[in-house]
Amino acid sequence: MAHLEIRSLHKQFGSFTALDHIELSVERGEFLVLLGPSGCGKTTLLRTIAGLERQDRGQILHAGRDISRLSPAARDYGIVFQSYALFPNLNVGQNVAYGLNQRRAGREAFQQRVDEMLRLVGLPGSENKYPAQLSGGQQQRIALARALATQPDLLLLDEPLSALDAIERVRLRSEIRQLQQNLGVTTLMVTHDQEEALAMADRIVVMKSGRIQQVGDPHDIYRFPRNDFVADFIGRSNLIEAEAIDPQHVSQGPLRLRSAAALSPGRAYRFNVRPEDIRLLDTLDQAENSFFATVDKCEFLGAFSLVTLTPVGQGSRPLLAQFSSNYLAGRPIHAGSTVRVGIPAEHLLPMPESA
Ligand SMILES: Nc1ncnc2c1ncn2[C@@H]1O[C@H](COP(=O)(O)OP(=O)(O)OP(=O)(O)O)[C@@H](O)[C@H]1O
Repeated sequence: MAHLEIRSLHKQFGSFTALDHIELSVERGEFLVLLGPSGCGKTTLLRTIAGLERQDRGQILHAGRDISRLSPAARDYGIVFQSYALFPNLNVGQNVAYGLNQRRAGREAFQQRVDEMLRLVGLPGSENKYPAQLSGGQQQRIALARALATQPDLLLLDEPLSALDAIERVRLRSEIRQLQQNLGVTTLMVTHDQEEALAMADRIVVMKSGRIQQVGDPHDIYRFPRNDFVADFIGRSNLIEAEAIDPQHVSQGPLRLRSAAALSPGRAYRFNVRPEDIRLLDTLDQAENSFFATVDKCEFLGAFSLVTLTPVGQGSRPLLAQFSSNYLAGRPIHAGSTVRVGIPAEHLLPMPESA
């Protein structure tokens, strides 16, 4: 049995369905990220696991124990919220020690544990400071230390980075991931930030309208999205709808492209082509699946440019391509240029829900 098992979990707020029969298994030591747009139910799922919301139906099993009806205090987890949620009137040491029982632990062991936790989050010696004297990132490190101080079996993180500035967010996300791996603590994190999910997760759970759309490791979710929603939500994507004209080729407007998949002639398929899958070619390059296109827009973003281009010919739809700046250096392109581009057949695979 998985370390944490969610069985057919259902939650209504009045007539609104926040969780629609969620099934999920989390392995021991895994870092699982719940990802989805605002209102998709990811926070409700985390709070239900914490016992801060009560499900209408379904079961939650943690380490083989049915915790579905237990109070939050009777469950074995530490939690970090988006807003730092430290006690402003307690100093850092007291905040970290909040969940520890001093009498049971003994004064020395108690102090040792606080010191250890502060070292762990990179803020040794800060126990006498007050939350107001700390930056947002430091406060989140203290919140993390407090959540981990009791050595919980499960760590729940509810958008822990979203209140931080961009640089601090990137720094803290790798620190959290490192810490989680060192401790081996099973972790569930909620975020709406796809980059954060890709960078941190062992597996990502993509949610929409209270339902799980896809579960997979970051690579699979990005490369092989199951449906349009996942393709669109994770990264940028071109959703190409095209009809198979023979078992290997599809047509869409002026394009006739070979797919590496086996197709049924006459059927319509949907393909997810990532902008970086579109290759910029030399004008005379006759590579398979290559065609001319007009550049509609070229947006320089530093390391790469995002280029909107429309294949030359009737009935064509614009495509979004991404070209690295190094590659573009010798080939200046701008709105109005005609370029030759190609889509390798191995990047033209039908999405499972359209196959
Ligand atoms: N206590 C509540 N009473 C009524 N509706 C609620 C309650 N809590 C959440 N909801 C509704 O349930 C839906 C899911 O909320 P939830 O907080 O889980 O979404 P989310 O995916 O975490 O999004 P966000 O990032 O915006 O918090 C939302 O439409 C929200 O308005």
